[in-house]
Amino acid sequence: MVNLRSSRFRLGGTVTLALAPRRTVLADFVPGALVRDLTLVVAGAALTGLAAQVALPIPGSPVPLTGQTFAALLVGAALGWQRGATSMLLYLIAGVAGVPWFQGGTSGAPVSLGYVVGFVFAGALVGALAGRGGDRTPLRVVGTMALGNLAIYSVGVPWLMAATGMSLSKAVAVGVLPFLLGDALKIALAAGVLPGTWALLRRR
Ligand SMILES: O=C(O)CCCC[C@@H]1SC[C@@H]2NC(=O)N[C@@H]21
Repeated sequence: MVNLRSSRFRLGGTVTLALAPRRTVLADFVPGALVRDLTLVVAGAALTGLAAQVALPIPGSPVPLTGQTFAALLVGAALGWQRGATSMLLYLIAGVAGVPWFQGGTSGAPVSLGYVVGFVFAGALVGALAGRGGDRTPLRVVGTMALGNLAIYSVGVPWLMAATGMSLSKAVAVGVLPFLLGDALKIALAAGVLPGTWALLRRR
C-alpha cells in the first residue's frame, strides 16, 4: 500500500526535488474516528479529575464542594451520550482502582462515591439532551444541566445514606442543600460556555 503523499518541491525555479511516495506505516491502519473517540473519552475523564482538585470542605458534611459537576456535565454535553457516559465510567473505574483523581486527590470508595456513579448517568442524559439541541441556548443549557444535576443527586444521596447510616433528611441537609448555590453558579457558567462555543463555531 502506498500513501499518496508524494511531493514535488521547486527550489529557486531551477532545481526540482521529488520525494518518493511515502509507504504505509502500521499507524495508518489505526482508524482515525476510534482514536478521536478514545482521546475525547480520556480527556473528559482527565478534565473531571482536574476539576475534582478544586475541593472546598463544607463544615459538618463529608462531601466537599468541587468543580466536578461542571466538568462532568460539560463533558456529557460536548461528547454526546455514548462518549460522555464512557468517559465518566472511565473516571469512576480508574478512581475506584486507585487513580487519585477523586475530590482532593483521593481514590477508592469514599462515602461520596455515589455522586461519581451519578456522573455516568448524568453524562449520558446531558449528552442525549445536547444531541437534541439542549446545549444551544443559555435557557436550554440551564434545563439540561439541572436535569444532569438531578441525576447526580439521585444516586449520590441514597449512596450517602447507605454508606453513613444517615436519614434522608440528614443526607439532604449535608449532601444537597450546601451545594445548590455552587451548582447553580456552575450551571450559569456552562450556560455561557456552551452556546458561546456554538456561536464561535457558526462564525467560522
Ligand atoms: O469523592 C468525590 O470525588 C465525589 C465528590 C462529589 C461532590 C458532590 S457532586 C454534587 C455536589 N456538588 C458539589 O460541588 N459537590 C457535591
